[in-house]
Amino acid sequence: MDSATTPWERVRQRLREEIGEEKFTSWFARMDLDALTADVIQLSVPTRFLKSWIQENYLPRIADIWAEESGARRRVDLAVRSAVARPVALKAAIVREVVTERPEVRPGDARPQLVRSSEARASESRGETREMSAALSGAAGDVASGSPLDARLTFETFVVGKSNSLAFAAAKQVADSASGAAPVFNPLYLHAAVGLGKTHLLQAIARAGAVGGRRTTYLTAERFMYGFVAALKTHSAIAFKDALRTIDTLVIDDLQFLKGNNLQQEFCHTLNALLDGGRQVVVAADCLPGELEHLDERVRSRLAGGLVVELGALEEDLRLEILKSRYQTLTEQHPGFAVPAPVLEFLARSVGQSGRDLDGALNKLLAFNQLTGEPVTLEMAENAVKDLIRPTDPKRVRVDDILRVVAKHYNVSRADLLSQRRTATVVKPRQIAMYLAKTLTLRSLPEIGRRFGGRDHTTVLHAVRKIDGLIGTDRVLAEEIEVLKRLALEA
Ligand SMILES: Nc1ncnc2c1ncn2[C@@H]1O[C@H](COP(=O)(O)OP(=O)(O)OP(=O)(O)O)[C@@H](O)[C@H]1O
Repeated sequence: MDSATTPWERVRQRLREEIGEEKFTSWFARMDLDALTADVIQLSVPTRFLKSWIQENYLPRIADIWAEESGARRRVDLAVRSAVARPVALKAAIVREVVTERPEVRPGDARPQLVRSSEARASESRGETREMSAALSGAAGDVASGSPLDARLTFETFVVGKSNSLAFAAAKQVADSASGAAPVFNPLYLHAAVGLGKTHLLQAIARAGAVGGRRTTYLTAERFMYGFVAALKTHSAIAFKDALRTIDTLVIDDLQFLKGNNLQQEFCHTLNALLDGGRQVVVAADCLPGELEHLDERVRSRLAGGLVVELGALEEDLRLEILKSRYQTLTEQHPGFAVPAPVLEFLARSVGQSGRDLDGALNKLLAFNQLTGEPVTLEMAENAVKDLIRPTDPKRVRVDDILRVVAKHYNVSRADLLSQRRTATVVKPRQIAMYLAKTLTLRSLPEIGRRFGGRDHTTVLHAVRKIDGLIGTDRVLAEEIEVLKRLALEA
């Protein structure tokens, strides 16, 4: 083993070798070491599902490998990230200054209040500034004033290319419109796959709006739900609603996460009140409005009635420009950090599709460079970003695999799933299998219906909506479905 690497890196490397690259990326790529004491290794992952899976399958193995690599046996504790305040020290070397802003939306006071937080600085290197800051500033009372903004996400730092120029122009137009002027594109609805710049543009709009004198609130859908639930608990729901309905621009991110009937209705009322009152609404999600199947039909059609723009996959030229711009920023903070042009070109060619992967790749080079003192070369980069290299053949899930995994899990036969039997022991697994077929494959509803014993597409739609709704309210089922997803992906 390389003596320059830390025990943690060696543990990760050994896990990767033991279970293979693909599984490692699925299960462990987002596991972080948060703290280390004489007795305890404190690890964290972003979801409860990952936590329970790793806990069940790998915790003892991690403890063993750690003991072998470091010479000392420690207990391994695994936590879900958003619930822990993370120590700053471990990644201090690759952290750069971040300012999160929480715009106050008091009428007449458009200037945002700057809130500096060391935790935000630490989490930035993992691209988690938003979630982390939200968790840290979590007092329910100020939720209506918005989720914190990340100071890096502005129009100036957004790199424009073919795939995002329309979205950029629309966002800019919304942000530049004068305070009090009638909105031109309303609502503006941006959609894209993960990491292609939706949040970046939304936050740029929110920031520009606040600076330009508009009362602007940026909320993730999760924050909206949290705020509403918290307001209900403290009997301040009316104040919460009023606060939202008197602003000029409401910016809602990750709308696909809005779940639950009451919350949906509340969102629907807020949306209608704002649009009818001539206020600007900007929304981002990972799919078209019509595909937000858990949302009420009226909300979907209102969302579809404004301007709907997709941010396409980042093309190679654009990836290179984003890398150059990020690199430029990094060199301002770390003057000794030098990345030759061929390395940037290599990253643009081979690293994953999303802007987050590009950030991650540069952060990795910086970390390697700073921790080992090794200059950045093509060879070093190939080694450092191995786990971010784009797979050439993305995993396809087949309906057959889904049927097999679900049948085994619920102890029913494949024939039962395809049959017309309507007993509860078969109906729910069948609906879950249909839901998985819709979410994991590209098959249309009619196609799925045909694969499930010649059923009508409305039956499939009903099943998908039902399970989707249950996932929002039934945590156990939600986790069970995550397990099934993983199993189907690994089949
Ligand atoms: N065109 C771009 N110019 C500069 N940075 C970009 C661009 N596109 C994406 N990024 C960067 O990539 C990272 C991920 O982008 P962002 O968070 O906006 O993605 P997203 O579409 O909201 O993804 P998700 O659906 O996962 O929330 C951010 O650091 C963002 O600044």
